[in-house]
Amino acid sequence: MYRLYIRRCSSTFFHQYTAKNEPVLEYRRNSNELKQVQKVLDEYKSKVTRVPCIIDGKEFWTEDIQKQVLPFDHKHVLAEYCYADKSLLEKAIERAVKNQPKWDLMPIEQRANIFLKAADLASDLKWRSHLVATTMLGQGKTVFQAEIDAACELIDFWRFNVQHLASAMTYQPISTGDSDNNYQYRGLEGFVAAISPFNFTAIGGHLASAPALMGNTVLWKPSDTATLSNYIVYKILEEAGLPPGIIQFVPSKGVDFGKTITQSPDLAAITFTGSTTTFKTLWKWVAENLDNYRTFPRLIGECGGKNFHLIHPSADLTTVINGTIRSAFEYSGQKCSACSRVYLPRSLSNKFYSQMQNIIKNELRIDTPLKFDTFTSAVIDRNSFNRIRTSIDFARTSPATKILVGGEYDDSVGFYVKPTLIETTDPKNKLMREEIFGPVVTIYVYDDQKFDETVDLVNDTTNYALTGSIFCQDKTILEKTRERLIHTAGNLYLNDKSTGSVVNQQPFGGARLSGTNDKAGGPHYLLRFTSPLTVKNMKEPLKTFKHVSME
Ligand SMILES: NC(=O)c1ccc[n+]([C@@H]2O[C@H](COP(=O)([O-])OP(=O)(O)OC[C@H]3O[C@@H](n4cnc5c(N)ncnc54)[C@H](O)[C@@H]3O)[C@@H](O)[C@H]2O)c1
Ligand SMILES: N[C@@H](CCC=O)C(=O)O
Repeated sequence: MYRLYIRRCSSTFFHQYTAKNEPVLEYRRNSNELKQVQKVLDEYKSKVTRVPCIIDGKEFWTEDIQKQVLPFDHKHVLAEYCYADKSLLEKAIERAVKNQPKWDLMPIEQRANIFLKAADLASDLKWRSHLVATTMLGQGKTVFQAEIDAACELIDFWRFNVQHLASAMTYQPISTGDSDNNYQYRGLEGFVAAISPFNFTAIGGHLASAPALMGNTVLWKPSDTATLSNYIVYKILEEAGLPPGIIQFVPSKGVDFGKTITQSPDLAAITFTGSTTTFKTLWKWVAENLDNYRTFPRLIGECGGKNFHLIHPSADLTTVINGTIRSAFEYSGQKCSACSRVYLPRSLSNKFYSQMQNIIKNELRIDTPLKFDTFTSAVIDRNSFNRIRTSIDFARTSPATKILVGGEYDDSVGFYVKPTLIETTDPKNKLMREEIFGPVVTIYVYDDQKFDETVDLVNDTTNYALTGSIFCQDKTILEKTRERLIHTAGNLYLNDKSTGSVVNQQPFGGARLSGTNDKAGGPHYLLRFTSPLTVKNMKEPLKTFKHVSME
């Protein structure tokens, strides 16, 4: 182990490091991974875990105690945590700013090694089962959804970021006979605020750790409803050797955190993933404080979507049906990339409707994720449940919309919403424009000969541009449509569903109001968290001020 560590810290190992995507475990009956997860699930279910704020490696508690419950059984308290108040947040900022220069001076190879070690720890069943179990319980994911998120995607982020950094460092400017020129990646002066959403444990871990890898210190505000799984991520980083005070783990009320960080002169960057509305609020608060900063804070935001499936009459219907079921309803439509508007040619509509209705009514088990044949479970919390319910009620009463299947909801035990298909006769209906973030899909049926106009509709209907899919077997039309939809998505899929991006296979992020499109998991993301220094070092003394033309 020690020898491996030395090898990893070496410059050669770092510069030649090539990551591989973490294999997805299958959790078949009687498999080791399933037994282990079951054991850990039982442990967490039988207790209330206490999650502190952590600043400089020390635990802090305030009197503002919050509870994280199971979304599928909301009377069951999973964890207790406290909100950091303004003074605790200011302490976290002050310490982070003090810690940054020393951390930035640590050789990059050593910093990278900590994240590679964290990836190895997360890959091992011991920690992996905690990541998966707390994501299942706290965020209501099935075991498969928890595995691809909290284990595989997190591990991939940690490993591929190291590879991307090593590859970025291969660039050096040209040195000449007169001067040696050098290009160096520095962290940002001040601190970085990482604000993460509830729906992906991996995103939380990534938002906090990518800036840290680049020599920054970070205040990490997890989402209330992902506190426990995010705390596990923090514990893994701690065990991997992340020194105290590099990531300050500070659960807090969104508005308190947002106000406090944007009012600090030391704010160097915000890395945010969540709704477009919250990101706009943060951007405005930064603008209000612009005269108070030591630097221009970088604003990195990955936001909402209104993701489309555009189906051409030549599409393979089986692919369309399976892809739409998975994209729209896996994790109850709570992936930012989930399909929520469908453009369907009239010639395919009868078959599409009957097959979708049959699957939704007879084949999708909507239940606790602790039963392993559950397809999807409850939505995350009461706010979300109410928002989705409002959209369904709108569809029920509006003259331009009709519920085809689903539309039932029940919050008596958990926040359950049945997968719902809605048809609209108005392609610009608000259900085709606004993000709902639940298991609700709205369909607009177009006349087959109006495919061209429909492509314009896909482009013009909403300002979101996160993901989208074109299903079409005619290669010429597929290519032409893809060109016409170039700005409608940051991630465009051809004959595939709009979800399921994999780190470094489909670097992820949206355009337009879906975010700043810095592509998490891709080679350029890390560059948002560095302020490079160019050094020119003269080899010879400067003997005269005169240019040769003056002689
Ligand atoms: N584009 C992407 O990569 C991506 C990935 C995941 C989720 N999302 C989007 O995230 C949203 C769902 O996540 P959510 O419900 O957690 O989003 P959200 O905007 O409600 O919350 C995100 C985070 O911001 C915090 N927050 C809320 N108000 C704040 C404020 N005023 N100041 C500072 N922080 C504040 C929340 O507590 C949470 O930690 C959806 O819109 C989804 O599309 C996008
Ligand atoms: N990487 C995810 C999207 C993350 C947003 O929630 C996917 O493509 O399914």
